[in-house]
Amino acid sequence: MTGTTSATGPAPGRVRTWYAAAVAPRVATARLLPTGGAGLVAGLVLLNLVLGLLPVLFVVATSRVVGQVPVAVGGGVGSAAWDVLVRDFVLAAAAFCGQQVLAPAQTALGVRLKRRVDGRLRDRMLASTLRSTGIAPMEDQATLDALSEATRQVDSEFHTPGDACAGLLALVARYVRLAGFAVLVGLVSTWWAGAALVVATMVFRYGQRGGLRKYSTAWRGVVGVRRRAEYLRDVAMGAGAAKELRVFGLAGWFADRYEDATREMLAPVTARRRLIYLKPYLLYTAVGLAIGSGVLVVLARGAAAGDLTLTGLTLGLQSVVAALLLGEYYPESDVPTQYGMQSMAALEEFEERIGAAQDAGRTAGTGPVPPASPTVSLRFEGVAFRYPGASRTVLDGLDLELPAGLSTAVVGINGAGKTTLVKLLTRLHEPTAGRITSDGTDLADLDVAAWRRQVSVIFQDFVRYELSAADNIALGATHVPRDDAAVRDAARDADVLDVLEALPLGLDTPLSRAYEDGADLSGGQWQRVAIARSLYALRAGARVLVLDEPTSALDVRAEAAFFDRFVELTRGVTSVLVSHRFSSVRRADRIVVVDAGRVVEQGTHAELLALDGHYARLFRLQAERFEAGFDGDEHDHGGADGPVGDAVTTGERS
Ligand SMILES: Nc1ncnc2c1ncn2[C@@H]1O[C@H](COP(=O)(O)OP(=O)(O)OP(=O)(O)O)[C@@H](O)[C@H]1O
Repeated sequence: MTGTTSATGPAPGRVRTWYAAAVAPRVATARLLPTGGAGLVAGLVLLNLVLGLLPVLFVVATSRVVGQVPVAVGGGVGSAAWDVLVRDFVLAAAAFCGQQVLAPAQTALGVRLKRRVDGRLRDRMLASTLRSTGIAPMEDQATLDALSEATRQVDSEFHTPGDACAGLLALVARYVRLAGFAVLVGLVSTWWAGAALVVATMVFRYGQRGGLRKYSTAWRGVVGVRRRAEYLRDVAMGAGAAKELRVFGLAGWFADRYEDATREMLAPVTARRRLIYLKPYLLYTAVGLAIGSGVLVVLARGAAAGDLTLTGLTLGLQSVVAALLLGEYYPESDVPTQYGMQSMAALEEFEERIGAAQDAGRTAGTGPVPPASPTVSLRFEGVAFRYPGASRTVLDGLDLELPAGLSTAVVGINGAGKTTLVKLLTRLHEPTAGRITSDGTDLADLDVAAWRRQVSVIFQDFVRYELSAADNIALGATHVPRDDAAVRDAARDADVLDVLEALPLGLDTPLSRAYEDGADLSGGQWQRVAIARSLYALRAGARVLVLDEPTSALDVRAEAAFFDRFVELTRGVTSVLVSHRFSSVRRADRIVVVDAGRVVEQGTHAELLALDGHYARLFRLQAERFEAGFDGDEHDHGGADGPVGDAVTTGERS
């Protein structure tokens, strides 16, 4: 027999599937309970125990009242039988009132447990996300699906894993109650009847709860399209795309796509709902009713034969009805446990995927990073790279030396792999073959956090943090205490200090209009803030500076001014400059041309012009555009000593 996990496969496979879907998530959720605090959990267990016993007590007391009525009425007010009746009545009333009083306490303590558990879980989610030293998992669809499923419930504060914990404990009350009624039936009738009552109730229950479990997994199957729908909604309603949406008249387009995605998401879920609920519901109801009716018949026959007193019969009938009602849906437990547990299972899947990605990547190095390294060079040795899941090799046996203390410019057409090279250098991805070394040591052997402190980088798509201007700069080096003087120096070096000081709260101004006294910057001003961030990191000790299109949003004068000071700002630093603009590239100590995943030319500006290859052609192309005045702002060009423009981005390839 082949072991399969298919739901339609052989029995052991089905058991495994059922265990994975029904039991494992409960175990995982129960393991969260200690994070709620032992005292609170013990209190809730006790409370639920009492809440389970009170209805049983109520049934006993009211049955005794009914059984006592003929004698008490016969004896009259004040007789001993009357006193017994009154005592049982008071007991029943106390049991009823006790339930009413304790039910809100169950909710209140459950909410407290939820808050504690979810609080810890949020920390765990953040830690799991940040545990990934590389970015491959964050670009993997299955991992993103798991993450979105894990965070959805916690973010919405609705049916969270914390709710699932409270819901699991609430089951104590329900099942204590069921056990109590079964015992009562066993006592007044036969133990078989008591056991059959439990079976009947659990059959109903399986129909209800099992159906919910299967239905909820239908949602898991549409996580991808749900994420797309949410994206479309966020774009339509968010500030980020507000300008384009209006200018291009895209509001209707996005609304239509959102509606389509929502329909695509709901269609399979609705279809599955019918399949899951209808037939099983009829079947389980029939079986449950048959068994329940059998138990009632046993009770009736017992009464007819004179084996049951009036109290016994009332007790039996009440217990059967109350127990069968326990086969219904439990609002305080069923939906919260199902969706909360699902969120928990998704988190575990996410953690597994992150763990597997960590193990697969060569990221386990723990070696120290010498403070001034590299002192000789950074080297790419036969580096090959292909993005996970992609068919195309981006870098293919790339050899490149970046001499320490010098600046190297990297040029190439769009998609040549320049940014990929930066991602490998900063170890956001690991090479699929070859290695990158710093003074001969493989970067993979170094502690990744320590290495990153050594590298200051501005990505092409740097982040505009909705934080104060000073924080935006100081984020370049959070491993050292914030140095306000260094923040100002970095801002001055990036030529943005005057702009920031003129903001409503100076450098403390939040860089977003979404906040009080907040302000937004122009694209070029933002880029200078990003440059300041990288310069701040240099002041904090980084020895490698990587600038990926650092001045693309600066006007020509500002770009020229920046590069005029570049040598002075980066003295002693190993710098890598990715740029399409030859005015900035030509000032680098060395220039490297990347094409088809390899270095095809390298040398100084003069050497490469003399070589008359790729670089010379691209340079001439820009020069022609410059002379022809195609780049409007070049007419203003006061300081740059070479052609400016985007010829490389035109895709010119010889
Ligand atoms: N996360 C990713 N997953 C899969 N492929 C990717 C990913 N990022 C980039 N690529 C692909 O890798 C190739 C190199 O991209 P890269 O961003 O390194 O080019 P580039 O030289 O920096 O281009 P540009 O000049 O346009 O910035 C491109 O074909 C791109 O489509």
